[in-house]
Amino acid sequence: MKPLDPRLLSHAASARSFFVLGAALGVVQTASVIGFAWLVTHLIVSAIAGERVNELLPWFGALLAVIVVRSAATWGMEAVSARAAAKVKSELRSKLLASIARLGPAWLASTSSSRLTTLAGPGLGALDTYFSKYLPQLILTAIAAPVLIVVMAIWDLPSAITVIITLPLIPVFMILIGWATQKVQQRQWSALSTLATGFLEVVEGLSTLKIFGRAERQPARIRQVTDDYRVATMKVLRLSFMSGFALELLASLSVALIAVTIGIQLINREMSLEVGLFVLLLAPEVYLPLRQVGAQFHAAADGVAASEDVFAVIEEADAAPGGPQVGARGAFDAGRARPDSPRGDLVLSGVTAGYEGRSVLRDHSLVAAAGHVTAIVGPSGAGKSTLLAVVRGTVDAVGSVTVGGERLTGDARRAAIAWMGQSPSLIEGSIAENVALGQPDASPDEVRAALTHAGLAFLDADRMLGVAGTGLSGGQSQRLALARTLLRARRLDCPVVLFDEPSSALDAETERRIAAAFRTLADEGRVVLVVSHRTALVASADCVHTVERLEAVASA
Ligand SMILES: Nc1ncnc2c1ncn2[C@@H]1O[C@H](COP(=O)(O)OP(=O)(O)OP(=O)(O)O)[C@@H](O)[C@H]1O
Repeated sequence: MKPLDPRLLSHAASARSFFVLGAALGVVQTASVIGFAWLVTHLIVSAIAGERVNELLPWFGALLAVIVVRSAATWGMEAVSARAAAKVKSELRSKLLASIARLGPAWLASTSSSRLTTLAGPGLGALDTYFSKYLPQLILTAIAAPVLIVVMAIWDLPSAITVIITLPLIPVFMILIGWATQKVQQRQWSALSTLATGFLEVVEGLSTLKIFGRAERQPARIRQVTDDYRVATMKVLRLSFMSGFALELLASLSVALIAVTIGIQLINREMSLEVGLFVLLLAPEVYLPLRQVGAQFHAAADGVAASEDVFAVIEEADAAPGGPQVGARGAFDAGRARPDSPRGDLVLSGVTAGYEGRSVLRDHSLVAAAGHVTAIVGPSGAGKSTLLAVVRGTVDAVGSVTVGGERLTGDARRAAIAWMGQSPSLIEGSIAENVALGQPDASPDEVRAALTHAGLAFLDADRMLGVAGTGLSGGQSQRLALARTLLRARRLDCPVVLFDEPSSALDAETERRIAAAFRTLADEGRVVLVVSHRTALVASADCVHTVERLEAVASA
């Protein structure tokens, strides 16, 4: 771990203001340390010289004031760093979500969602220690150490030289320990990710595991992964205590060395008591912040490891076609339709697309007229969903995709399309929240209208659903996803609406109703593409486009 990752400054604007404020408070703290040492020295020397308590009262007052200033500066630093930690975490989380949105569903499908959840949750949460404990001490080290060394050099050069020689040993030791612990720390972070993924998989698949009689094995598996995490954490803690001890020892020995030198000079009367005491009081203060940096180094490394993963995602999104996003809002606002979204026929020409070097569609063309419902049919695995993915831009493809003659790219593509996938992707929350996902300012009337068009007028919009939308039947979940797509298409006035198997779990009557909803969407001048195996739905479409398996095309 580097002492300070410059990417933190470039990706989190709040971190910059924290450094400015932290530096100002560091200067105040350093000044109060010098003032405190000087006043204590003066009071002790004066008391030994026989001055009366009355005469010393103003000095006691000054000492009290310095203590108050130092405490206030320390409190200020804690408050500023806690606030900065909260702001940076929220900034990085927003950027992470915006980057994930930019990278799109294809990228998301290839990444572990529990790993991302751990990253955005406890991973970034660990930045608290980095900001509230580690960075303030690092700032203080950068400011206090040089100033205190100069002050010591003015009064007693040999002590300053001793500090200059011994102080760099602490960072050297820290770097050596850091190298030794890097692997252990990474193992701990990956053990946490494995634990999260394993736990999520077991919880999600519990009913399946139960049916197949494999549920009994799961506690042992979870115990094993948890144990791995415990062992990794204990290793980090052991190293953390060991390195803390080593650094404390080093600092204490260095201060002892200065104390012995001063003691000898005092005995030989080569130094006054005033100078000796002043320098001796300053010496531990030079080492203190650096010792704290060392002590907090391991605790802070968790957050830094997580933030490195976050930066990797952000940088991957920035390098993706379309360039970097300005910020989180930019990415989400991109989802809003622009008034100048192109309208007209959807035309795919010469499209070749596939996965991992294997083509699923080759030189494929399609014209879907605006104002018409186009059904996409073909055998399972032929590439119908892939065709929709090409339109959405979530799969690598060559060839062109145009709407009204305009090429669909980047934000314009996102703004132009409303889409319903094969899985309803519901969330924990009310039915209204599920329908208005992505459109938080949708009115209750709009939500109700969407539910009615999707054949769910009987549902109470305020009814709460469980995790992943549990509490509805398969067909109801599908219709809820349909209502969400209808709401988006209407609110954002999307010229292209895509449905992937929208009626696989619906009865004939409901299917007829949603066919009517597609017709209304088409009558409003939109391109409506529906992938379906259902005869009734295909029969209600204006045109039918067939996607054949590539092998079948080749043999024909
Ligand atoms: N993410 C992916 N990675 C690798 N291969 C994939 C991926 N998604 C789909 N495929 C493959 O691409 C081919 C086309 O899949 P696609 O989902 O487009 O078919 P489909 O016609 O929609 O099938 P179905 O009617 O069963 O939904 C299949 O052979 C599938 O295995």
